[in-house]
Amino acid sequence: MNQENEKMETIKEEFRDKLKIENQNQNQYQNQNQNRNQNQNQNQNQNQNQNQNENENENQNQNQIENQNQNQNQIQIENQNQNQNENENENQNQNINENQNQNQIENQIENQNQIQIENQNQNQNQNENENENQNQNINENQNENKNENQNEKPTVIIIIGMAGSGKTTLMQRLNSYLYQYQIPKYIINLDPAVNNVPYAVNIDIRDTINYKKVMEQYQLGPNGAIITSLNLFTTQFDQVLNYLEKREKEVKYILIDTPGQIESFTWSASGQIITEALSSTYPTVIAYVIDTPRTLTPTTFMANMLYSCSILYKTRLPFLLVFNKCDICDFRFAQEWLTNWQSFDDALKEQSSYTASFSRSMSLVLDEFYRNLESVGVSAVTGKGMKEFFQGIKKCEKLYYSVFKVEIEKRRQMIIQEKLKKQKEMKESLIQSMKEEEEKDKKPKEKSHFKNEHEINLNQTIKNQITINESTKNQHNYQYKYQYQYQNEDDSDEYQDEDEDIYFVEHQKRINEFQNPNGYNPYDDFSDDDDDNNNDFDNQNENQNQIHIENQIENENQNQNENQIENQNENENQIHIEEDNEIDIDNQDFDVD
Ligand SMILES: Nc1nc2c(ncn2[C@@H]2O[C@H](COP(=O)(O)OP(=O)(O)OP(=O)(O)O)[C@@H](O)[C@H]2O)c(=O)[nH]1
Repeated sequence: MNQENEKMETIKEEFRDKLKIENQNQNQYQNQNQNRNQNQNQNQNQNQNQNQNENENENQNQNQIENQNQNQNQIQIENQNQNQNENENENQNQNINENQNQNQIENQIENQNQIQIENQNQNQNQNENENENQNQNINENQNENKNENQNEKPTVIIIIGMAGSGKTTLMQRLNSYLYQYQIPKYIINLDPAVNNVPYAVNIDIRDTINYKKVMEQYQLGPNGAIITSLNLFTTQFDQVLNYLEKREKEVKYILIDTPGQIESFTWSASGQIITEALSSTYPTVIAYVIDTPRTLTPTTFMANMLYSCSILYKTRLPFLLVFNKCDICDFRFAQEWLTNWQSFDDALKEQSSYTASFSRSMSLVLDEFYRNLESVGVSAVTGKGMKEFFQGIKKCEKLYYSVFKVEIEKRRQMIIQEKLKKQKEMKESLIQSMKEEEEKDKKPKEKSHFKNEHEINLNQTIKNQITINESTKNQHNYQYKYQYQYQNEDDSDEYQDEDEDIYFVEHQKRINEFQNPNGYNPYDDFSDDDDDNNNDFDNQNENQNQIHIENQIENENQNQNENQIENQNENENQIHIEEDNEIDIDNQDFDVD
């Protein structure tokens, strides 16, 4: 029993234990479950919470979104409204603006129209004023141009220089330089002996005078032929002046090339007549060309200066020293010598010849002369210094107007007064002789030894012939005397006195010859008894003779006029030939740098 009990007990205990364990497990399980549940709950709660939160959040979000949306919508709406408003406003504004614009445009158009009308009126007025002003300006310009044209005549550049100094080459260079800058020019060649002229010439002495024929015809050497050719050309120089006068408004420079034999131009009467005729009408400048490489020594330099000095005093015109061939050597040494006597003297010290001491003395005298001369260095071959050349010419031109023109005018006035004085003297002497003749006529008439009318008429014809010859000779004498006086202006006083004496002695001799032909006085033969008988007859004859004389003089004058007209026509024909020979320079090719 015990055992059973014990067994029972043990079973019970076991059972109990089991129960316990089971309970425990159950508890554990319960706990676990509880925990689980708790956890679940927690989780659930959490989830719930989460959900709740989520929901809340969602809600919140939703709300937020909603709110946002609402807000957005509101904003949108507001914006829309605003926009609408704005649009409306804008539209309104636009409308207003449009209206305003329309109004403005209308106003503007109106204003514009008004302004246009006003402007048109103003323009019309302005145009009228402008036209008036323009007319005034044109008139003023025309007047100014007239004045300018009166003042601004073409400048004559006479190129002078020793043989081989480069005058012709320089002329060619000047010609092409002026052509390059479209400056109109007129070119005259006065060298009759030149073979080839390498530039286009307007007037060429060779077209009028054949230098070789002059040599043959007058049996002259080259220099004499050049001088004679120039003299022959000068007799027609008034025609050259006529051509220049025609072209003076369109031409800026007149370039003149001269013969290489410098003295044939500068010291001949024709050279002087040409330069004086040109300088009394146009501003004239002498461009004296110097061969620079041949002037390197002080003595040759001084020789050149002496020459230029003599030309200056002969022509009495503005002077430009042109140191040519500067491509071979610089010309500054010459400028230094020109302006600084000391440097020239230093150069002379290196030479000890007689010419050196002569040059020193001359430099002391001439220093004053050439110190103020304009000088330029050029190269006719390369074209160097052309701008400076024309600048120098401009300065000389100013000098001509300010100094030389006054002198020329004075000299011209003196010559005119001299001529008038001579004419007056001639007139007075003629009046005097006429008075003497009249007084002689008033005296009782002496009988003519001629027996009949025919003889008296014949006598009177001879008398008339002599008188006509006398007057023609006197005219020639006067012309010759005038020409000679013109050519020898400086020593004219001496000549005039001499000539006047010769002239009056000749005149007296002829009167005596007439009064007493062959030493026989025809009036001596008549006695006083025949006076009464012959007086009426003499008077009648005298009247008839006077008419006869007058007719003869008229015929003589007519013949003279006819001759003059023929000569004029001949000259005109010659000039026409020259005009035809004028070359259209603008169409030519030039050597342009
Ligand atoms: N190197 C150089 N040679 C020159 C220059 N100018 C002229 N010659 C030369 O000098 C020589 C004489 O020139 P021309 O122009 O005939 O001199 P010209 O003074 O007219 O001579 P004539 O009519 O005989 O008096 C020619 O061989 C020219 O080529 C120059 O600027 N430079």
